[in-house]
Amino acid sequence: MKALCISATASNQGKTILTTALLYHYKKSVRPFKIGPDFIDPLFHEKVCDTKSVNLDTCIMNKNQVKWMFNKYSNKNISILEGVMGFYDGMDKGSSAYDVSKLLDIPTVVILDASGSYTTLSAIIKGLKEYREGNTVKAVVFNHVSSQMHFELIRKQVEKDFDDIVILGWIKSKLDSLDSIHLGLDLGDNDKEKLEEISKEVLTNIDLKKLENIASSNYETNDIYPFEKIEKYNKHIAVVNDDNFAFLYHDNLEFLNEHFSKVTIVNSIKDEIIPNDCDIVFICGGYIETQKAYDKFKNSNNFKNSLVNHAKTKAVYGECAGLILLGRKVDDKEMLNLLSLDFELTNRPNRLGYYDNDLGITGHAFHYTKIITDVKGEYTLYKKKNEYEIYAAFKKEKVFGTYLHTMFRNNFSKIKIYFNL
Ligand SMILES: NC(=O)CC[C@H](N)C(=O)O
Repeated sequence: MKALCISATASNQGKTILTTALLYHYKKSVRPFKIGPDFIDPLFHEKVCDTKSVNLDTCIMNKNQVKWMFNKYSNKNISILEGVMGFYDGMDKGSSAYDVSKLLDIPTVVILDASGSYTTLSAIIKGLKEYREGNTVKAVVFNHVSSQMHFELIRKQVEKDFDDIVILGWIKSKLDSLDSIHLGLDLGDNDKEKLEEISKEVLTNIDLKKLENIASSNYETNDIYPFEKIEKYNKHIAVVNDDNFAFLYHDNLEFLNEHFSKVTIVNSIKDEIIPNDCDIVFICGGYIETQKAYDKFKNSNNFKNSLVNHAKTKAVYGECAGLILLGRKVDDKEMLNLLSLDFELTNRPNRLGYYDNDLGITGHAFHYTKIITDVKGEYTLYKKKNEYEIYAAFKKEKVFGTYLHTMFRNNFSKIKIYFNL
């Protein structure tokens, strides 16, 4: 199985540009993965190579479960895992690129910012290789290299210092193709054409044969399903998922498809309705509180009415932006008033990272809004028990919402109450 992990010494060293170029180059023959719980990078991966990206998170899932996830989804010629922050960052939670690549025995390519440096790059590589034994650092790509001569200087030094590091190549310091584009989720169809140009330019001096030769994965799997077996529900579930409600772990959707008799995706921006025969609605996280997101959806009256109607007798579960939608309002923007909650958008994250809730679930929270209504909720979220007891989940009859993003497959027996099951 061919697999590679792309990592760095920190954020903003060129991981995204290298990953993007590779994903575009391999297109339909690559499976992208993201280490950690982040939603944004996987959405971007999908835009680039038209294949769903899968999160691998060793804080939220145990080791056997993460191996299973990798095994299930690495069904393309090559798998590319994008790390998070620097290679060892997240080790305290057991969820760094180091942890995940080691667990799956996948070689790591480290991208190093080479601007104004050459010998020191060897020192950095030595540090990365020696900090923890049994790490997966196997190859390097140098970013922001000023010229072929600069690269030769670096190459000579690194070859002299290491006989077990593969130098895959370099990326020049000012990429013409990147001039007029911001690589982000707002990538439009025209910008997408630019990906071709970017990919070519980034990969000009990278040896893809060498890269393919080192790509591998050699961990031991067994056939035992490492999750609790969950019954199949003879129920129809609607998933509200579109450019606003975009935060959906790919495996969560797969899980629903496996365990419910029918799954319908509902696009609120296109004003699609919740089907009449639907039993449960799940509203994904994302954005609804910004003017741009709100404007896309504010005239979706058929959608809104159908959801309000559904909620009179049947179950609704909203996650984060889904929770906000269920509330009364966020700032002056009217929501559906299915839960008596008002929200305020602030200019810094109110929660970011891993949290546990009172049901014993470890999940991920990432939100800029906060609740300004003083009400008692269902569960609190905390980094450490008793430290920060603020309610983050709310319920009224069969309508439930929470700020916590959860992976379903390893938690379903606990969270099925969210779905009123
Ligand atoms: N994680 C999310 O769904 C984010 C919700 C919303 N955009 C907020 O910041 O509060």
